Amino acid sequence: MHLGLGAFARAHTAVFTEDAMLAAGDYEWGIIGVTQRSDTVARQLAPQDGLFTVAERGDGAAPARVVSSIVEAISGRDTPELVVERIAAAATKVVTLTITEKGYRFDPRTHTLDLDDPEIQADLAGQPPRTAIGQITRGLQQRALNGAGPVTVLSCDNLPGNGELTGTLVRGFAASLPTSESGSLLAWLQDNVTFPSTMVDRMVPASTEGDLAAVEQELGLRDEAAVVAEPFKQWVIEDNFAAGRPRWEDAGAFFSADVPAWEAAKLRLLNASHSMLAYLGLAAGKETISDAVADPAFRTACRRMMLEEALPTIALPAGLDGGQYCAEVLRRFANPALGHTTAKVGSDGSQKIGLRLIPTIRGTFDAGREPRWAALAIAAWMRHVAITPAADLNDPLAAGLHAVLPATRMPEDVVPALLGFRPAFDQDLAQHEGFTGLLLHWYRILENNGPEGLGNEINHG
Ligand SMILES: NC(=O)c1ccc[n+]([C@@H]2O[C@H](COP(=O)([O-])OP(=O)(O)OC[C@H]3O[C@@H](n4cnc5c(N)ncnc54)[C@H](O)[C@@H]3O)[C@@H](O)[C@H]2O)c1
Ligand SMILES: O=P(O)(O)OC[C@@H](O)[C@@H](O)[C@H](O)[C@H](O)CO
Repeated sequence: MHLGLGAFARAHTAVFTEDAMLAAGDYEWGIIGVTQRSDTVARQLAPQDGLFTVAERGDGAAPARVVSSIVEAISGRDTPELVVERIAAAATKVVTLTITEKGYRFDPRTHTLDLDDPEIQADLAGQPPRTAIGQITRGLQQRALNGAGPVTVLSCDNLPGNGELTGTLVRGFAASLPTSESGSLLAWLQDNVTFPSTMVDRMVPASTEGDLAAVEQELGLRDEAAVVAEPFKQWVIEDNFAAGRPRWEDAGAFFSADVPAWEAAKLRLLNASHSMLAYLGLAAGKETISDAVADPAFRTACRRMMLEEALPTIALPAGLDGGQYCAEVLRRFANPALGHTTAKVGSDGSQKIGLRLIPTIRGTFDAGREPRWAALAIAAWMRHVAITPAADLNDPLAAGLHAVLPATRMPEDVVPALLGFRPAFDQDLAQHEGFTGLLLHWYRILENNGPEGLGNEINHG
């Protein structure tokens, strides 16, 4: 099963699964895909028997291919009971998920389930579950009752320790059920469910009408569920499966005991610079990541953030050459055929900056240096929040962010106000004078000097 049947799952998980089946000649597997918030993808796939196109874009792109590993697509919003039933079925061996960072509904300070979330509370109270964690836990509860045996839950979202986190949240949900249910469920989870961690990588933008029209030209068929992706793809997985899995290694996945290090490197190099380019690009009116990275000053800022601040504060996994990785990341961002928008990458900033940039800021301060470039990324995010009307800010915490913003929007008011926004910043960082100073410096330049002045400052920085 896959929860969160967005663009990424189709261009990554479904492709690896089909390739694994083709390589091993083992056609026992198939994916039941579940959409979460809207039923669009389920509706698009249903009349196509689950078939959809993956069209690679950029140097080395393979011809468009039709992928057949999705055997059923259902709407988790409209048929949550069916999701529970499918998770509980003995035939289900692995539940993968890409539900975005906000879909986990965890408290970023404690990395535990947000029990104040009204949807979590409603799921706990027994409504047909609407949250992914509710659906998974209710599905596992039913599975235990059915005697359907062990299963693996495999988070594929851009989160550090995504497996451990998912396990904590599922157990947190189970522990919050009435005692008559929770004790036996927690014991069953302990014996029957594993939560390996993974690092996934492939840039997959949201498909546009132009993408669908181009695929129609290539294929001679209209495919409403087509996705475009860069040629590169990578999957590093912790080999801790409870009940069998496709031979993803035959499709190029890499099994490693060092997934946390791979995930940290990817989040703090690739994803951090992706976010940085998104907010700098948005400030300069650049529509896509490739437009943003084509700006020499923005590219310099990204490269210096990675090389001078992130790399020295990360323990790289064995076999990863940090310098080469950073160069490759910038090359991949420059792919002009991908059309990955700054708006999409910059969405949900409150959920991402803490994971992608704050560890580098802390590590650099701890090493006695100034995190100048990572602070630029945060200042650009702050300004994006401050100048975007709350209704247009694509962030689950948009209302809360705007509630703390001062009326004036002056840098010296906005920076401390957003630093005081607890879900994003801890108190020690919020009160760090050096950090506040760096943020104010960059915010004022962004506000007063325009893109050209910003470029000059970066080039002389
Ligand atoms: N697109 C990429 O380049 C890429 C690359 C690596 C990893 N990922 C991971 O995959 C995730 C999804 O990316 P995508 O491109 O498929 O996005 P998408 O917008 O196409 O799909 C997001 C999916 O998550 C679900 N979702 C959104 N909000 C949710 C919520 N509050 N609760 C439960 N489900 C929710 C949606 O219904 C949808 O199924 C990313 O957030 C990231 O963690 C994406
Ligand atoms: O998908 P998100 O929203 O977590 O982040 C946006 C991008 O940074 C991300 O999707 C990258 O494209 C991806 O992580 C590359 O593998």
